[in-house]
Amino acid sequence: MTKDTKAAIQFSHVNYQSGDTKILHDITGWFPKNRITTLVGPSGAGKTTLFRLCNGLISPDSGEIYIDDQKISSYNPVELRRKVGIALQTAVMVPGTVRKNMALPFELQGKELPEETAEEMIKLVGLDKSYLDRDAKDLSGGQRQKVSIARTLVMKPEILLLDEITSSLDRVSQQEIEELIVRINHTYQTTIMWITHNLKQALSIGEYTWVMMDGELVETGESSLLKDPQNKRVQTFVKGEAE
Ligand SMILES: Nc1ncnc2c1ncn2[C@@H]1O[C@H](COP(=O)(O)OP(=O)(O)OP(=O)(O)O)[C@@H](O)[C@H]1O
Repeated sequence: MTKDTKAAIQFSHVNYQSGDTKILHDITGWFPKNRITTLVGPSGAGKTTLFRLCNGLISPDSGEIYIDDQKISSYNPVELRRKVGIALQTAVMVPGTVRKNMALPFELQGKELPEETAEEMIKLVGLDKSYLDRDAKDLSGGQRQKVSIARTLVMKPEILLLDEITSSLDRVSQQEIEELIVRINHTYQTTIMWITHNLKQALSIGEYTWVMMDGELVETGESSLLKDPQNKRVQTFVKGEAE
């Protein structure tokens, strides 16, 4: 990262607990603007919880989160959700057409999805515009994930959070989604934060990486760190994943 790289999201001594369970401990770190950063770490490390903090679904118990140098608590929730989009492993669709599903973020604000936005986004994710009239229940897993990404993109988020979006897909669909995310990053300079359990994917797609374990950020930097981690726990994790 050069010294001119700006932070899209910055964490400063963030702690989060649910009841008596401490989930995130003293997280300090940042996600570079306009770049792809992957988050890796064992199950239960706190990665999804970190995402929920980033789009305001939950708030830290202490510490600060800044989005574009502005405290997250000072954003209006609607503005925050527009700026920070999220796509999940299970792409949930409501009954009806692809167009209806893609219109949901607009509908929630009492607005209509402009047809040109629907067409732009469905094409961007690699599907023909005739897909807009298809029934969402007839889509394959890979197509459903593409529509879910297109639905997030209709709000033109500056930051896109992706939580294990390829883990239930076959190899071909996985590769298509990887190419799509790189294309989105190049086309709109969208800042991407991508949780993956696939270290190969983290190395090949992400420029930067966060490694989380037991609610802590244990190592961060250029993704090549995964080839030669400094931290002993990360070394053990990477070795275990490679076997
Ligand atoms: N609302 C909650 N109440 C209690 N514990 C919770 C809550 N949410 C998450 N946790 C716990 O916090 C820890 C971190 O969960 P989180 O889902 O953030 O991890 P993760 O790194 O995303 O895991 P995975 O890779 O399995 O999705 C887990 O031990 C989980 O059981």
